[in-house]
Formats: sequence, C-alpha cells, structure tokens
Amino acid sequence: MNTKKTIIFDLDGTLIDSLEDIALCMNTVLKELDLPTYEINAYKYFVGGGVSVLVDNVLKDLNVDSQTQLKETISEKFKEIYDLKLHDKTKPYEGIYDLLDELVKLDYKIGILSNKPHEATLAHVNSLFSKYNLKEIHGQKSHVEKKPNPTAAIQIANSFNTPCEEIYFIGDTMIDMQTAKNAKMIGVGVLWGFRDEKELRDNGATFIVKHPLDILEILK
Ligand SMILES: O=C(O)COP(=O)(O)O
Repeated sequence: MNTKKTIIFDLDGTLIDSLEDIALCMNTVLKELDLPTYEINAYKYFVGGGVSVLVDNVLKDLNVDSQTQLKETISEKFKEIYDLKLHDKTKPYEGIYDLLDELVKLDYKIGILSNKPHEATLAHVNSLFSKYNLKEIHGQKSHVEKKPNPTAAIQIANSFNTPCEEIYFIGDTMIDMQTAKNAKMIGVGVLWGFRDEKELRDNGATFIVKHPLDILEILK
C-alpha cells in the first residue's frame, strides 16, 4: 500500500481552466494601450511563470521603446482588471471535484502552489474549493521566489511534516515539473492543461496523466 499521502497541486491549467479569463483581461489591457492582442490559445504558452513572464511574453515581438515602463504599466493594469473581474469563465476541469472528493476521503494532505499572485490565488481557491477546507494555499508572494524555485514547495512540505521525496507535485507546465525536480518531489504532468506531454517529460515528469481520476491509479 502507498504510504505517501501528501499532494501539491498547481492551480492554472491543473485545477482550474483559467485561460480565457486571463486572455480576456490581458487583451483588454493591450487594447487600451493600442497594442496588438492575441488569440486565447496563444496564452497557453504565455502563462505559467507569473504575471511578469506573462507581460514579457505579450511584449516579446514588439519593438517598443521604454519596455520597462510599459511592462510595469501593463502588469499594474492587468492585476487591477484581473482582480476586479468576476472570472465567470474560470472553472475546475471536469473530474477535478471527483478527484478532490476521493483524496479527502483517503485522508490526503492537499496543498496548492501557484505563480498567480497570492491574493488572486486565494480568491479563486476560496470561491471554487472552499468546501475542501485546504490549509496550504500559496500564490506568488513578493518575498518568496516563484516556481520553479523550490522554496515555497519545501515550505509546504515542512508545514505538512512530510519529506519532500514522498510528495506528489501535480502540474501542467515545465515550470511545475522543474519545481518538483528542484524540490525532490514526484512530478506528475497533466495533459488537460496548457502544455504537451513532451514538455512535461523533457522537464522531469515521473508520471503523465490524461484525466484527473488517473491520479488515483498512481497513488494506489
Ligand atoms: O499565473 C501564472 O502564470 C501561473 O499560475 P500557475 O502557477 O497556477 O500555473
């Protein structure tokens, strides 16, 4: 029987499908500033590294002066609009509630670690997952290095009093698989999110799953 009973989930692209709301908010900002916008699917490759990487990605093909100032303006406006919006399109992926129900029944300790700003992470988790009463929910905080730096993942392991080697880290991008590797956790790459199997395997995924409930098979 498996004695490993702790799981850390990434948020965007793993627990929740947030792509459209992120894309709509960023496109609103870009339009406001008379900059080119992007198709929703392009954002699959822009998201994962936090807001600053998202902004770098939307700016990378533009030959604009004073990028730093522009970057700051876009980041601020994006955070403002994203915080205000009701995120009506953001939903857990099909099968996520069933998975969490099972994990709670099996007495798993569950944490969430996102590169989404901390306040937005809390807001989403509180609105969509409050019934699970999760104790370790962490977004990007100014004083903690973001993923793939392992610091926050290791802090969660310490709070749960579980050795890192026994923790499953579930995510949908290379950033998550690198975080798992850097924290010496077991990386599980999911294929319903923003990236493909090759990226997840190339970045150290120990397991790959196609549906949330497949995770239960790994835990057996
Ligand atoms: O908002 C982001 O860039 C990433 O968020 P995630 O870490 O939950 O995937």
